[in-house]
Amino acid sequence: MTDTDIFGKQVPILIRNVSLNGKIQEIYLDGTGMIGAVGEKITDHDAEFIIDGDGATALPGMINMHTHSPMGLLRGYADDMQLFEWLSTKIWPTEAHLTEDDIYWGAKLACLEMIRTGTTTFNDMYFKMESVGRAVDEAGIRACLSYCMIDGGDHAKFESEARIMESTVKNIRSLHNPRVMPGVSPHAVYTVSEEGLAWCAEYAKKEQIPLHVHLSETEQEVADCVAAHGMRPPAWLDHCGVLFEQCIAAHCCWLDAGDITLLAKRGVTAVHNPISNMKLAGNRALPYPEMKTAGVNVALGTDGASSNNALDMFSEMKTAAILQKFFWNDPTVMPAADALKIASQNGAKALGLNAGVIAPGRLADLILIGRNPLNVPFFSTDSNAVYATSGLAVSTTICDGVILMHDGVIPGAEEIMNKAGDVASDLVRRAAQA
Ligand SMILES: CSC[C@H]1O[C@@H](n2cnc3c(O)ncnc32)[C@H](O)[C@@H]1O
Ligand SMILES: [Zn+2]
Repeated sequence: MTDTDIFGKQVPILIRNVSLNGKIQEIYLDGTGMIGAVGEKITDHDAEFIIDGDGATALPGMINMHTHSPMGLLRGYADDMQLFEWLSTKIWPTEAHLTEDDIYWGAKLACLEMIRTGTTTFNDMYFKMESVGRAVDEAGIRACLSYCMIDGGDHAKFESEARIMESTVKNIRSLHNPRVMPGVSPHAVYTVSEEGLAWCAEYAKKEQIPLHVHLSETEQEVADCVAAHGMRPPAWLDHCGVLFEQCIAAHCCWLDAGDITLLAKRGVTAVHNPISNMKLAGNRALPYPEMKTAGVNVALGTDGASSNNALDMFSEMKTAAILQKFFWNDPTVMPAADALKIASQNGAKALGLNAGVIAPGRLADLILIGRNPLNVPFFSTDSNAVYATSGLAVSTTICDGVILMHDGVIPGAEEIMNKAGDVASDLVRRAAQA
């Protein structure tokens, strides 16, 4: 095979001379999307392509557990604002002009950025998700895609949103691509009615698919929920049936001890989004030490690229680890190994994926970090990955046993960047004229 032949094909691959957990190893991908073997010397293989890692570090692909992929079109469009003002004066009026084509190119850009920075799976919540599904299908990455229900307490709106949710799940399934999975997303307790929340919970359970929701992102959200329902947001979601094992709750900043006990009891996954929370000045970090002690599955996400403003899980890991230390005034909180685990294994667990670890029998979703100054000296894989490395140091990204990026090259990248830039400018121009 020549170098250009390696992209986009699920064939047996042998990766030689990579550092895995501090040891030089070989990794064999069996050509069916799985890791076939890991060892010092693999002789029994039928590899059609051999990658010489040249001492690169192998890591599981990052799993971004909370994002809104098309929002990259609004990267840098509105910054330095309070969450509600940002949403109501800038984001929502512009989103009202989004077309299916805009969303497709926004998602293409997000997939490109994630592949470039070492993410192989993402959990997404937005609108017109069939367009996102098409982009994910083409990009070769893995994703759980949910239509975001917002009914504002209006029954007629709830009915129409529920029908869109059902058709989105059906349409995503009709792609017949196991990499592209459907989910369900009621936006938050302050934008979705009791009937909307209860319907989403029942529907997700019936379809056995994940439910993805924003939870306790701001102090205001908690105060408003208590005023409206006499309960804090987790108790209100529980009252509506939303807290169950496939529930993935993003942010989880303003939680008290009772909230944490409830999330642990229900088996909910909580997603830490430290950069978005700090940028929007939420004034609280997800209470990681208490959640870890309580046994809550904590995962990691970037949120959308308009509030982050990137989808780089390496930046997110470093920020998560140092924010937790700073916030709790304790440098032992969230060691590097924990940061890597919440960015990989814990997300895989929440989505029911056999991924997040490089071992035989696991999905062949992995990345290589090529030799670069940030990786020298090499005392600790975890430390270098979390505290020193940037996503742009990722040299090779493999998802489902298919090479999506090699030596920093992603076929078609230039066209996607050009087109997404044009689409974003046109969107903002249309919104300004309205
Ligand atoms: C999430 S898609 C639906 C809706 O949510 C908006 N949104 C983006 N970021 C956030 C955030 O941090 N909290 C709450 N809502 C958010 C997005 O613009 C879409 O309109
Ligand atoms: Zn969000």
